[in-house]
Amino acid sequence: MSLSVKNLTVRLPEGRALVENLSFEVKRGETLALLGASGSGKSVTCAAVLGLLTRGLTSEGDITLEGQPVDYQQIRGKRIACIMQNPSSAFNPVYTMEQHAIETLKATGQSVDQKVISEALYDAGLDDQERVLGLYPFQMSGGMLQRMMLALALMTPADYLIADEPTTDLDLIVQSHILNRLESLSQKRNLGVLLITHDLGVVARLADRVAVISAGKLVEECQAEDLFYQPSSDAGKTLLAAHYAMYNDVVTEDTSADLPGLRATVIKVNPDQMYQQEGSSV
Ligand SMILES: Nc1ncnc2c1ncn2[C@@H]1O[C@H](COP(=O)(O)OP(=O)(O)OP(=O)(O)O)[C@@H](O)[C@H]1O
Repeated sequence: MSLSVKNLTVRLPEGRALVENLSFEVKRGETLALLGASGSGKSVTCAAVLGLLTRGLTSEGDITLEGQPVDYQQIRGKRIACIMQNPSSAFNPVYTMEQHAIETLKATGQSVDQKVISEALYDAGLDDQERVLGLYPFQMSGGMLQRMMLALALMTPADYLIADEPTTDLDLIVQSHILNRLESLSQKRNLGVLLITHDLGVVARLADRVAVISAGKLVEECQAEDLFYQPSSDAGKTLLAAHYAMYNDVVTEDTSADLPGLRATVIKVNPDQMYQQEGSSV
């Protein structure tokens, strides 16, 4: 029961590879973080997995869902849902949220069922449903739109979710809410989640395993916790050092229960020691 990507290569028309020979697997019920610095190829990988590469880019490799080669028309939305960064550009500006919900249900071959809509809104943390369903995108905050995108994903029968930087551009409190929702939903629905991120706070909060990519290549794959104790790749070390540099008042023991959200990175090591031991530089 997994979404498997084997030897994925994505090329520009002139032949240069943006992503090269990338392999990873996402199992039902687990969250794999695809982690990498800006420009490392995360979004290109995500687009290739969904069959949504922009014109001119070509891909090679095997993408299978539960052992079967993927048929993008059949899987997109129906087996694999996605929530993308920058929710404000993901909605049709002249549709209300109710119209988006109806369209999502129809596009995934379902009948329009208010119970399904209501449950998805509830699960995504959107209260006051009657009001929300009557709103247009421009009437909603970034956090509400991100929750609505999550709700639309939950209206589909998909058992895998691709979340491309789902909390970028949101303030810390809203980020924390969205991450909490994602965590409880992946457990409740036994979703396999491919989480695209450059943020180690998000990794610490949600991921079971991590695949680190650098310049389009897989450079490290490990349990999420191991990345914080013993990153083996230069890219992993650099991201970790950058994270510590940003959050240098980071806690030295697991206080995630007290500090829900991004700053609750589960770190039981002293960052200063880590710098010296790993020789990371940022
Ligand atoms: N359609 C395209 N044509 C040419 N180059 C592209 C195209 N799409 C992406 N690239 C290049 O591929 C590389 C990887 O881009 P990608 O958007 O996947 O990075 P990313 O890791 O998602 O970065 P970020 O975290 O900033 O979103 C970048 O160098 C980007 O400029």
